[in-house]
Amino acid sequence: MTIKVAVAGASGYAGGEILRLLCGHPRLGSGELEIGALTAGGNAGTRLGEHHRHLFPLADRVLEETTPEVLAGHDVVFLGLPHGQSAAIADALPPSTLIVDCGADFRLEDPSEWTAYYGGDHAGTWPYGMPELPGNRDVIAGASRIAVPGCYPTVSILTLLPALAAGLVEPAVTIVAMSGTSGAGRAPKVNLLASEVIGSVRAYGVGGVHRHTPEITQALSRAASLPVSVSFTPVLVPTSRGILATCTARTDASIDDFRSAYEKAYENEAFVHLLPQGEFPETGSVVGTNMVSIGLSVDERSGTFVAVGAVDNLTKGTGGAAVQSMNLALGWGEGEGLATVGVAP
Ligand SMILES: NC(=O)C1=CN([C@@H]2O[C@H](COP(=O)(O)OP(=O)(O)OC[C@H]3O[C@@H](n4cnc5c(N)ncnc54)[C@H](OP(=O)(O)O)[C@@H]3O)[C@@H](O)[C@H]2O)C=CC1
Ligand SMILES: CC(=O)N[C@@H](CCC(=O)OP(=O)(O)O)C(=O)O
Repeated sequence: MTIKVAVAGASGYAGGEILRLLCGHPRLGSGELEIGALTAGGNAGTRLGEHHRHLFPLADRVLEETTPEVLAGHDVVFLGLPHGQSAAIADALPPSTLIVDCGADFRLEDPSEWTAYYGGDHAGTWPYGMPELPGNRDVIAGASRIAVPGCYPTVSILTLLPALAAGLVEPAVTIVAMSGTSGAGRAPKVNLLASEVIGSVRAYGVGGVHRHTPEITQALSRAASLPVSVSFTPVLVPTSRGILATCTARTDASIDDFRSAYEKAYENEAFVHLLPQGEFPETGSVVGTNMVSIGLSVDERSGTFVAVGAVDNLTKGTGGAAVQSMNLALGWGEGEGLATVGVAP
């Protein structure tokens, strides 16, 4: 059987990353996967190659309008659209279509949190596309609707999860995460011009107002089985891909306690790499991979647990998690088409 896949928002960064990964997917080569409709908004009617010059095999594909009619007839539909656009499309497609949404619309469980951070009505809640969360792999495997996590939540949750699940830190965490500009999408914005970004680093969404705060809180509170308070500060840095998150919490546990909790939690996780003691990650090592790389420390003088995580926001932070979730939901090998080896220097 051939699985036919459509990508809505194919001219954007998330859609482009999904296509990059699908082009290298082994099921494409074996004929079990076919890339069908590629859609966009204002760029409908143009060639994909105008937008993603690295997607050579698909360069001459013409982008279509993003409508339920164009997306109908596919087994899998990836949505790489701005927030708020997914529900109308999902409602118009049959329940049997596997929809993998890179937007935030279906990530949150609490409607009041949605309204507080995004405004408007909550569309609903879909299975969260992070297989590494305890028990979540089976949920994704049986799903036909999947909400891909946000990029900052991906690295923040996986960097802190074992510490909270094992009760090794107080349930109050601080995350300061630096992101490259691709995290903000491809649409032109003055604050993302090279002249505004190069040679400068700036915090934004300061003071608990960033919309990823409730998403991180939701996952970490579930892991800890009690409410966790999250202070999250994003920082924009002059690079394209990658997020480096420094996560801290009060502790009286030892580094050995943390290492055994993290080793146990992640011993079978192909996409989480725990660095040896004394080593800390960098974004350069994860670019293009589906990996989250984590380093651990305990600052004994201040009683602080310090964990540093790195992720490629477009791969494990979006497109990679989307493909990983698709693989699981289709019963394919979870890691098919996903790199665990980066590009360096
Ligand atoms: N960038 C990242 O690191 C991450 C992104 N995401 C999420 O993925 C989604 C896409 O983000 P990203 O790729 O960065 O954004 P981009 O701005 O790069 O791409 C947006 C895509 O949506 C299309 N689009 C915009 N408006 C409409 C519309 N009204 N109707 C149909 N299509 C439309 C655009 O088409 P056109 O070119 O024609 O305008 C483009 O293909 C968002 O929900 C984002 O939050 C999630 C995690 C990380
Ligand atoms: C650098 C930058 O601007 N990053 C984006 C996060 C992108 C992402 O993961 O988010 P969603 O899928 O939730 O939109 C931001 O802070 O809004």
